[in-house]
Amino acid sequence: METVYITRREHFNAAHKLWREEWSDEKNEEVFGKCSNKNWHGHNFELFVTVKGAPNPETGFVINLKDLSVIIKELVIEQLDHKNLNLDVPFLKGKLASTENLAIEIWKIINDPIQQAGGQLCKIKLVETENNYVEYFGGKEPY
Ligand SMILES: Nc1nc2c(c(=O)[nH]1)N=C([C@H](O)[C@H](O)COP(=O)(O)OP(=O)(O)OP(=O)(O)O)CN2
Repeated sequence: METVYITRREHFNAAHKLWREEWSDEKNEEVFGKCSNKNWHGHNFELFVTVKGAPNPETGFVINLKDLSVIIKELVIEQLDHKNLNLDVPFLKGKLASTENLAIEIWKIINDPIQQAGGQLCKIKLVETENNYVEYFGGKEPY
């Protein structure tokens, strides 16, 4: 079987702050620095979703990128784009709005739908700034 890795990029922007309610202002500032700003800050996030599999002999596709895009847009981007991650997003309630946690939660949401569309989710790469990104492989070692 020829395994191929295919990636779809989507984009959203969102506001957040890194903040623990049970900590003092000083402790939040000490741990999270300027990302703890009470009045929020925003990022243009780039989300890369990688699916692996063997190309279908008839279509040549591991998964139709249009189908993958619809899954990501309808289930994830709709919930995140132009939102406040701390206040507006049910799947992040009670969680610190870090890039790591966001990547893990995105995996949980799209893993099953991607399987139903015939693919196997392999990696979530979430770029928060031009300097910072996380990669998540579903809790497994890469590849
Ligand atoms: N482990 C994590 N550390 C940090 C996260 C995170 O999600 N996980 N997030 C932040 C801030 O939200 C943000 O990413 C930092 O923004 P900023 O400092 O503006 O971005 P850069 O690092 O790209 O800019 P520099 O000028 O290089 O500082 C912080 N930490």
